[in-house]
Amino acid sequence: MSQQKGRNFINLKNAMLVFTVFALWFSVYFGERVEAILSYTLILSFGILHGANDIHLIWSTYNTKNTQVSRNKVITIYILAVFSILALFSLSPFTALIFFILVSGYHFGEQHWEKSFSVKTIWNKGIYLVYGLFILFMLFYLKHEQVIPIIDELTGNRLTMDFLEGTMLTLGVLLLLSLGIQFLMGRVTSNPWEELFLLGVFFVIFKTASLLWGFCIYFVVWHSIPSLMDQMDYLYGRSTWETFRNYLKTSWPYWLVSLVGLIGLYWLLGENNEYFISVLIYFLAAITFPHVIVMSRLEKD
Ligand SMILES: CC1=C(/C=C/C(C)=C/C=C/C(C)=C/C=O)C(C)(C)CCC1
Repeated sequence: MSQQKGRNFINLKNAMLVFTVFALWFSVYFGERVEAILSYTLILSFGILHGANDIHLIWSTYNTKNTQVSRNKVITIYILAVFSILALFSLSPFTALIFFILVSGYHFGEQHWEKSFSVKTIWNKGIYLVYGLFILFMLFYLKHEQVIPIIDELTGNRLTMDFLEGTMLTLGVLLLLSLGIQFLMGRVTSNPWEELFLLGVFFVIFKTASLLWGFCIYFVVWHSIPSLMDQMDYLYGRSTWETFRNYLKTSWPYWLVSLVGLIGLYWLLGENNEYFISVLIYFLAAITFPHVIVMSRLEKD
C-alpha cells in the first residue's frame, strides 16, 4: 500500500516537472498577454478551487462522534475571518501584507515538506516557513521591476532591490543550513539533489517567465494540485478522477461564491488600484488565512 502511494507520488512529481518544462517552453513562445490570460484562468480555476472546499473540510474535521458543529456556524466564522483580514488590510496594509507573506510562506513550505520528515519536531515548522519564504522572495527579487510598484500600491512602501536580494540570500543560506542538518541527521526522506534541482527549476522559471506566469506555475502546479490531491485523500481515502468529481460536487458552490466575491472586490477597489494583481492579492489574502488553518489541521490528521 505504502509502496503504491510512493509510486503515485513520484508519478505526480514527474508529471508536474513535465508540465513545468512545457510551461517554460510556452513562456518563450508566447507573449505576456497570452500568459496573463492563461495565468488568470488557471489561478481562478484550480488555484481558487483548492481552497473552495475549506468550509466542507472544517465541518467534516470538527464533526466527530464527540463534537457536533452546525454548518451555519462554520460558515459564519469563515465569513468573519475573511472580513477581518480585509479590515486589517484597510487599517494597516503594511502589517497585513507582512502577515500574509509569512503565512503564505509557511503554507507553501508545509505543503511541500510535510510528508518528507521522518521525525516531527518544531524545527520542521521553521523549515516550512523558510522554504516558502525563499520561493516567494526568489520571485520578488527576480521580478522586482513589477513587484516593487505593486507592493507600493498595496502598502505605500517602496521596497529596494537590495532589500529583496539580501532577504532572498539570507533565506537561502538559512534554508541550506537547516535542511542540510536535517539531511545529515537522516531525518528527511526526500532526495536532496532532487530538491536542489527543483529550486533551480523555479529559479529558471521565475527568471524567464512573466511575474504572473511564474507565480501561476508555482501556485497552481506545485501547490494547488498536490493540495487538491491531499484533500481528496483525506476526504475519500484516494485521489482519482472519480473522487475529483465528488470533490467538485461539494466545492463548486463555494468556488462560484468566491469568484463573485472577487468581482465584488474589483468593483469596490478597482478604481483605486492600477493593477488587477493588487485586487487579486487582497482576495487571496482573505481566503488564505482560514485555508492555512484548515490545511494545517488536515495535514496533522
Ligand atoms: C505580494 C505579491 C505576490 C504574492 C502573492 C502570495 C503571497 C500569494 C499567496 C497565496 C496563497 C498562499 C494562497 C492559498 O493557498 C504576487 C502575486 C506574487 C505578486 C507580487 C506581490
